[in-house]
Amino acid sequence: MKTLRKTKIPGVYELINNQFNDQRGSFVKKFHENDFEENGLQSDFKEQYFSVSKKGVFRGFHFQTPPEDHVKLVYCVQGEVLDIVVDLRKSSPTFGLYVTFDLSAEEGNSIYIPKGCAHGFFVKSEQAILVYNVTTVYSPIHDTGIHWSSVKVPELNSEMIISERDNHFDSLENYKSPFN
Ligand SMILES: Cc1cn([C@H]2C[C@H](O)[C@@H](COP(=O)(O)OP(=O)(O)O[C@H]3O[C@@H](C)C(=O)[C@@H](O)[C@H]3O)O2)c(=O)[nH]c1=O
Repeated sequence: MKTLRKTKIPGVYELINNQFNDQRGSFVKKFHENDFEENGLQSDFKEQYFSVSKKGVFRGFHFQTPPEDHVKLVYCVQGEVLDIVVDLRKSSPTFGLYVTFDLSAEEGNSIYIPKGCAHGFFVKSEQAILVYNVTTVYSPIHDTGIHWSSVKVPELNSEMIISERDNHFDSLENYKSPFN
């Protein structure tokens, strides 16, 4: 990892990776266990998955509740998204606040999201592929979210392509956060 950038939300980091370009294309390493441990980041990932989304899609804001809550490492291997993390930890100085990132394959950056934060993204390119690494496996009964419109991100609007489930989440104000 080249740089670990702090954000205004404690525990949320933007990771900048070395990217090697040559006549064939490029090479980027996204995870190195010792590097994560030396920087105090959790590295015990249990599952990895990716999604492919069209321009104008919004997915989120998602998280898993305790005891199946997890750390998430997210990066884009095709296209460009506006990535958003919302702090749901009641005792955090940034409870209820969000941070945004331009996450792209070209930039080669990654976002480290601690337990207790919700995650979502809006697709800006024709197509975007997002890869996730998580420290607990998928648990449908703990997998939930908050409604996109309750997090006042100016770039989000009702024209977005969004799932039925995402459109029926509680608002941030009404959601009783289980995170401390
Ligand atoms: C997340 C997940 C979904 N699924 C299933 C459930 C459903 O039928 C289908 C699509 O699920 P979703 O609509 O939740 O997919 P998606 O909206 O892409 O969910 C993702 O959103 C972003 C914002 C995140 O942060 C991710 O952690 C994840 O929650 O895949 C799994 O089988 N395993 C999984 O780990």
